[in-house]
Amino acid sequence: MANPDKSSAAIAYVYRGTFVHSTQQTALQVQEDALLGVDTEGKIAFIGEGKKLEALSQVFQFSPSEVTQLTEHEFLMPGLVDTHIHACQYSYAGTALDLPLLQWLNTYTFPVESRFKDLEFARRVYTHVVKRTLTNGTTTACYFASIHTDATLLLGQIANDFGQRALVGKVCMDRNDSVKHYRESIQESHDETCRFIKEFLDKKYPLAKPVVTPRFALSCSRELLEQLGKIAKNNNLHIQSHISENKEEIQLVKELFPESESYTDVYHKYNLLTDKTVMAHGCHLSDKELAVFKETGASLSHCPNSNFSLCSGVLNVRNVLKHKVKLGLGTDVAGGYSSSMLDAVRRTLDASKILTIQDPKHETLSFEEVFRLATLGGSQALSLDDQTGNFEVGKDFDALRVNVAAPGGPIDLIHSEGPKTLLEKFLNLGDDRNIVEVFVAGKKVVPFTEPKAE
Ligand SMILES: O=c1[nH]c(=O)c2nc[nH]c2[nH]1
Ligand SMILES: [Zn+2]
Repeated sequence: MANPDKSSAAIAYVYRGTFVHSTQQTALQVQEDALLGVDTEGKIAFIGEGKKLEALSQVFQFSPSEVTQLTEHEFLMPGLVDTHIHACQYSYAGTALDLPLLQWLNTYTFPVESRFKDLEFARRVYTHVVKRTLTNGTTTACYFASIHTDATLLLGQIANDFGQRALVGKVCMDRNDSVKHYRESIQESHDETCRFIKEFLDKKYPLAKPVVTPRFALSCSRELLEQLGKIAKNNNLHIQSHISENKEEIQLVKELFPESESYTDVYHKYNLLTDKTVMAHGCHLSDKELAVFKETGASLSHCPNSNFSLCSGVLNVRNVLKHKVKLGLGTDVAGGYSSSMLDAVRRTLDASKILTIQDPKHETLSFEEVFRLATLGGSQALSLDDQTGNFEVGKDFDALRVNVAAPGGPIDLIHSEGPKTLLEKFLNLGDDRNIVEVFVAGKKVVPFTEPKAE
């Protein structure tokens, strides 16, 4: 576990106590009375047994008296990864959940998103969403913004200022017949995407990156999809979009792109399925389409709150995993009404149980598996697992310090519980009151220090 050669940077701090995380092989690995050292570059320098404190302190040159001891009801876990969230829909989260997808977009979503040309409005909403997700333990977020380049650049800046790891996308859409002032020309979408990428990359943010973001096939012409595929390829960028969310949408895609064999084929044809692509939903994908995801390395973001709220469908996550397609969880604010990844964990378990009710042979997901999807799975879905997702020496320290018995919190611990039960209770019953500290790349980002809270 300990490897002094991996890091040459000095140790910044060390925690001692219970750590829980996932690996490719094990959905839940628990280490009790363990030590975890973080170096001055924010990377995990060592993980070792508590009883080896003396030896580790000598190898890694830290003082045993400076180790922070977690209490009996505390543990460290990897930060939560939200693989799909619409930052610009946050203002109406918790409302407008009475229509199916396409009617919901036309009635509620497009009118609100069109307001983001106003940078002060954008600043207010984006500051709130970054703060709220960080407080809820989202250390990595993959954001959709709106079509507005400057407001989307501002979202990147706010995420950077608060220290959140973020993928940020300027939405591209050159088709919108219902809210005509909320669309771009092909030329505009292309040029503004190039400007967005250039200006974003010029900032050299350590943890925030731009994502190429065609809204979904119904919002984009063939020409635009083709251009976006080229832009992503030429700049080696992430790509995000939506796929196969509801049946009416799938039927319209079929009518609009009759030359394509499937919804998946539309994106594949324009080189939008790569190992840096994350597609939201996929509720109704066929096994053949899942095979294309596997072959291209593209991933899915499972957003069960949104799928229930908009009555879109129920994704069979077990089947996706059987196809060895990468999968993470997403809140999909505001189709999903909660910005908390703990809610995404719970709704993922509910969705899996619904499938078991419908077919008792369905193999229900365990809470340990869903914990992995919310952390390591999300980092894999975003192709960021070389940097984050679990506690491996050399990765960035993205972590939550959880106190299951936080004073004034939502959990009453009646018995003394083992670490696995403490995690299960936190996932099912906990909230931000239990998340005592949040770290991204070794920096404590919650409680907030700077910039000043609004
Ligand atoms: O859940 C969704 N939210 C959106 O904003 C959207 N746009 C296209 N498809 C979508 N699905
Ligand atoms: Zn979405």
